[in-house]
Order: sequence, then C-alpha cells, then structure tokens
Amino acid sequence: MRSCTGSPDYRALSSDAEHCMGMKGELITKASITEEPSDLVPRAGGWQRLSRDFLTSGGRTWEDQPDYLRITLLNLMEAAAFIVWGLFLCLNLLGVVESSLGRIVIDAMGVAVAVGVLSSLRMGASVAVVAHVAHAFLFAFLLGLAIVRANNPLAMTLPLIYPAMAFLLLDDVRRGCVGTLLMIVGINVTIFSGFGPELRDRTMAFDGALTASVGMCFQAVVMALYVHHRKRVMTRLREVSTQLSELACHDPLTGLYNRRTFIEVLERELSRRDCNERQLALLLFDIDRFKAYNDCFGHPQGDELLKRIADATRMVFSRREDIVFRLGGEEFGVVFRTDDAEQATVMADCLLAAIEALGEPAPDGPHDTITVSAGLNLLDGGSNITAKHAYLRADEALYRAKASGRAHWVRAVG
Ligand SMILES: Nc1nc2c(ncn2[C@@H]2O[C@H](COP(=O)(O)OP(=O)(O)OP(=O)(O)O)[C@@H](O)[C@H]2O)c(=O)[nH]1
Repeated sequence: MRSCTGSPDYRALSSDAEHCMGMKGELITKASITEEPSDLVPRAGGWQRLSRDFLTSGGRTWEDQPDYLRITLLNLMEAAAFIVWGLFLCLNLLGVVESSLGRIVIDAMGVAVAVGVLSSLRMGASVAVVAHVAHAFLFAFLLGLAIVRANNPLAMTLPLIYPAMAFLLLDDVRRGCVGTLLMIVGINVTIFSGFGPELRDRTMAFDGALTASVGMCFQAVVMALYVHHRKRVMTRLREVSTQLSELACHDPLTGLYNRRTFIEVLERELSRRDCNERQLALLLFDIDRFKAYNDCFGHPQGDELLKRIADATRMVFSRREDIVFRLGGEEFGVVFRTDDAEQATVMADCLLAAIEALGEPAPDGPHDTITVSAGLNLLDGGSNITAKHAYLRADEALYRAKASGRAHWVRAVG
C-alpha cells in the first residue's frame, strides 16, 4: 500500500510539452506539424531537392533545422572556395597563369577538400570539423605562398573569408578568435620563414602579411559580433518556444497537464509495456455540486478550490510516473500504474479521503465538506483498447458514481 503523502514530480513529463492533443482528439506532435502532407507539397526532385538540402543542410523544412542560417552561410562560403580553387586549377591547367606541378596539386587538393567539406556537412559536425581543419592548413600554406610571390592577387582575397568560416563552423566567439589567430600566425610563419620560393621582396612580403592579418582581424570582429548576437537571439527563441509548449500543454489555473495532452499521454501509456508488468489505471473525478459552491462563495473562491484540489491530487499521486490532468471545468484525471486492482482502489480511496480532508465547506447536500465522485478504469496492457474508449468507460463510471449519490468512486465495466 502506498502512502497518501508525497511531493509531486512532473519533470518526467517534460518531453510531453512538445506533444499535445488537438481539440477534436487528433494527435498533434512536433513531427506531425513538420510533416509535409504529400498531397499538398509537390515532391521535390533533382535540382530542387539538391538546393533545398544545400540551404537547409538536409533538413526537410526551415523549422526542421533552426540553425540553417549558419549552415547555409557555411555551405555558401565553401561553395565559393570550391569555385575559386576550381578556377585556379583551370587557369593552371590551361597555362593561363604561371603554372607548376606543385600548384596544380595544391589547387586540386583545394577543390577536393572543399568538396569534402560540403559533403561532410551532411555527415555530421565531427567530419566537417576534420575537413575544415585540413582545409585551413592547406589554405594557410597556399596563402603564405601567394603573398610571398605576390603574383596571385585573387588568392590575397581568400583570407578574408576564412575567419567567417571559422566562426560559423565553431559557432563560438572565443573559439572563432583562437581559430583566426592560428590562421594569422600560420600565414605569417609561412611568409617569413622563407618556406617555398625565395623571398624576393621583403617589403612586399611585409605588406602582404600586414594586409592579410589586418583584414582577417577585421573580419573576425564582425563575425564575433554576429555570432554573439545570433546566440542571444537563438537562446531567446528557445525560451519562447519552451514557454509556448508549456502554455499549449498545461492548464494555467492549476499548472496540471490539460486535455490536449491527456489522450496522447494515455495512448502512449497504453502502447508502452511497463517494465514491472504493472497495470495501467485511469481515474476520472469531478467535484460534487461545484456550481452551488461557486454560487455560494463566488468564482474566485471556486478557482482557489480547484487549485487546492489539484495540489491534493498531486500529493496523493506523487510518483514520477503518475500523471495528473485537469480535463476542463471541475473534471480531473489521473493516469497511473498499479501493481494490482487492490492497489488502484486504495489509491482512489486515498484521493477521495484527501479531498474531503481539505475541509472545504459544502454549501448544500448531505456532506459538510466538499467531495468528489470518481470513475476508475483498470486497463489491461494486452487488450487493444484505445485511449478514447478507455476515457469513455471511465467517464461512464464517473457518471454512475454521480447518479448513485456522489462522494464515492465506481469501477468501470468491460
Ligand atoms: N470557479 C470556477 N468555476 C468553474 C470553472 N470551470 C467551470 N466552472 C463551474 O463549474 C460548474 C459546474 O457545474 P455542473 O456541471 O452543473 O456540475 P456540479 O454543480 O458540480 O454538479 P455535479 O457535477 O452533478 O455534482 C459550473 O457552474 C461552472 O461555471 C473554473 O475554472 N472556475
């Protein structure tokens, strides 16, 4: 037998905040909201799908991928890098610019790494980070060479996009700064260590190094501001989204889960096998002669009574898996697991006793204090009963309890 006291714990249900029930009983879940109805949205194919995947990084919709802006910018930059690398490669292969086997190999590697980064973005962050690090090394090396030679002005513009990529990829101000700093150090070391061709003109090399370093610092500042602001906006959006989910699934007066959540939770519990093979129970209860109470003491006092009854119910059904709902008006519901029928009946007795023990005066009727009537439905896990039927049977039992004198509970039949 369980104790009739305890503190409520609703954390176990936090995930339910994202799963609610429509007013007419249809399931509304996050997945079903983002689901594309096949008869409304034409099937995307070929280029259409490719461009959507590119912009949303594989997400089905924008909402699916709230981080899509960052990913999209990153993809666009990688695409730009891919084009520039490809252009260099073509120019080198065609002999339009001063060409060498080494440069052709480097440009080919650039193309390959950019393609790798683009495709790895679909495969997961860790692969993308490895590909980016490889790209960064190649980039710093080539950049140093380009600056030293000072014969490749296009390459001089490339360092300006790299801090942006570092910030977008790492999505953190501090790590983005460190990444940019490493790039600047790498480029300067390549330039001044005399790696590659001989340093023909020290002043030119110094100018190149300075231009690249200052440009990258400037870009890093802009990106740091962007990432900082974006993070603040994302945090706020997440907070608002959580608040909206809370509002959608909870009754504002009592803080209990509302009717929208009820059928879905019941459906989920019916389909779930309890690890201890315990039975599922549904208890519906309704305050007796609440209209008279409201008429006598006023609606604000009636609201207070609803809150007190909600608290008392949470005290009785205080285990993590006990779920208490306010189904509307003065009707409440509890979905809970029970070892056997006897334990469920003890819980029902316990609840009715706890509410009577509140000592709220009843304005009329045979009882001095406010009472409730209840319908108890014990659900066999093996049966194929639906949530709606389980609810209807418990409701019939509650109706019988009302009809047979109130202030007691009746067990559902069938
Ligand atoms: N204070 C308050 N009253 C409410 C709220 N929701 C519904 N009610 C009132 O609850 C009362 C329900 O009355 P009835 O459905 O006649 O039920 P009852 O008087 O409890 O009678 P029985 O259920 O047959 O015992 C109505 O007077 C509603 O106005 C609420 O949120 N706050």
